Amino acid sequence: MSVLLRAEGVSKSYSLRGRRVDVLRDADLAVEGGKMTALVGHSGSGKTTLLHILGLLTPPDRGRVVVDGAAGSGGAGPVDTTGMSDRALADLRRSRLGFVFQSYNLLPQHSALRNVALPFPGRLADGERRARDLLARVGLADRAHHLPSELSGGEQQRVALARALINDPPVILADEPTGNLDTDSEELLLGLFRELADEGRAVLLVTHNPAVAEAADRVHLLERGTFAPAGRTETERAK
Ligand SMILES: Nc1ncnc2c1ncn2[C@@H]1O[C@H](COP(=O)(O)OP(=O)(O)OP(=O)(O)O)[C@@H](O)[C@H]1O
Repeated sequence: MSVLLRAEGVSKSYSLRGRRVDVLRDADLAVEGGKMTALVGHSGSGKTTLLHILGLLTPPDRGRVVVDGAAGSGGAGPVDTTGMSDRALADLRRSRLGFVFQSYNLLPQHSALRNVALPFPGRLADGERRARDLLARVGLADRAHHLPSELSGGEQQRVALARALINDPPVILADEPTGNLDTDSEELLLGLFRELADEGRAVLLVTHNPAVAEAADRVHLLERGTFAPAGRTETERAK
């Protein structure tokens, strides 16, 4: 399977009260189509920062992010995103990446259907038609007209997943997607992520949850902003 998204030699620092904090140091990560990949590591190891860099939301200080396929090209090969305009990055994000966050981030004043349809770039009616199918896919056909406040946490997260799929992106990026869910909702969501990977999409999950890491095909451990060199074992690393 092909690599759909890749971070190469990515470094990122923040300046906090005059002190420099190196959050990521020369981190490499390849996210493959057809796979569920988990990104794990201690709190503060840089997982969310790396996810935001891969999601083209934050630029790295050094290194680059390569996305498979230019916007509108249907995936015509690797595109180096370094130096792209905000507009080009937004196009790439919209067409190639779908985001799911721990806190769902649904708009409270809109129905489930409208929340799913809103990121669709075409006519609202077309977006809503597609949104209806996606809500059915995540098992929420009968909740289309509910407001987020009228849905359980698990249901809201499935609405958020349907929204992430509205533009049929080949890559799904999720930050602690099960963080607020009970075990049943977690299982349901993991089943959906698995289906998406089986369709050939790349699914990258940042998680603290051992059940999520267990369900993944690959687990990458971020330690103080970097990955151990390939080939070194856990035991060697522990020395
Ligand atoms: N905008 C920022 N300004 C300053 N420091 C930041 C900023 N964003 C993140 N950091 C710091 O970078 C480090 C890594 O943060 P990040 O959220 O990527 O870690 P994480 O591995 O996702 O942690 P957690 O598992 O707790 O969510 C933390 O020490 C954090 O305080």
